[in-house]
Amino acid sequence: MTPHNEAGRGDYAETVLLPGDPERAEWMAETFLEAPRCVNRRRGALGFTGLFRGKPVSIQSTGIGASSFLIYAHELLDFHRVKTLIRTGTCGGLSEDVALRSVVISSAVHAESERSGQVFDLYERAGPDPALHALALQRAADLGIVWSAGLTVCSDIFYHPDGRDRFAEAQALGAVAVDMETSALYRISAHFGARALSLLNVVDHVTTGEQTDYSERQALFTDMTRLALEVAVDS
Ligand SMILES: O=P(O)(O)O[C@H]1O[C@H](CO)[C@@H](O)[C@H]1O
Ligand SMILES: O=c1cc[nH]c(=O)[nH]1
Repeated sequence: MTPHNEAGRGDYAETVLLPGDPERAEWMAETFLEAPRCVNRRRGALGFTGLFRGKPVSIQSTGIGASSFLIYAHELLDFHRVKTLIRTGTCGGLSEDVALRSVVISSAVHAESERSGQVFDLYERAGPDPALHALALQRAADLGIVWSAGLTVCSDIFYHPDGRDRFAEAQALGAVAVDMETSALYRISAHFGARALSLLNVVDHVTTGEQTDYSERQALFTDMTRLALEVAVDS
């Protein structure tokens, strides 16, 4: 048990998938895992452990933003000795080459603000575990899903007064999508010597203004969840 998580030692598998939304965690566990059991309900941050293709895998929701994400990731890495974290998040598309509803594999992450803080070097460029990343590219092609890989940008602010103009610098660097946790994931995993990968489903498009509706979101996550689980059990 940790301050934010009621699970005991041994309740989590060595690999944990990390959606932000607890409803997504529940849907992923019920849809894809054999014999899923809920291991955390504290603060509504649902966590589950079950089997995928006979191998143990866990799913833990992390909430919104780096500060919430870091609490769940830290307790998983430090107390539960988790070895691999795979984010199954959502993002806003920044490049017109990135289709609404497609999956983005974050090949590297650029932090939006270098002034916001320096803890864990969160605001430095970071990247995924190279082997997990390579396997994700291969499995994404094998599964025949709509996907792309590239630099993503990580922001602390969803509703920003500068609107989409604030992404101009990141877009000039080639950023294809924006989320709010991938910097934290890549940095804290490196800090603990764990492997990490961020997969992101495009649920809105900052450039084109296209949006998905929340009601279609769980079905939308089928490809990303399958990809995350294939990488989880084959890596
Ligand atoms: O859907 P999740 O995984 O929470 O990810 C994205 O959605 C939230 C904003 O709506 C932020 O957490 C952002 O990173
Ligand atoms: O962080 C996020 C997630 C989805 N859409 C966005 O525009 N930003």
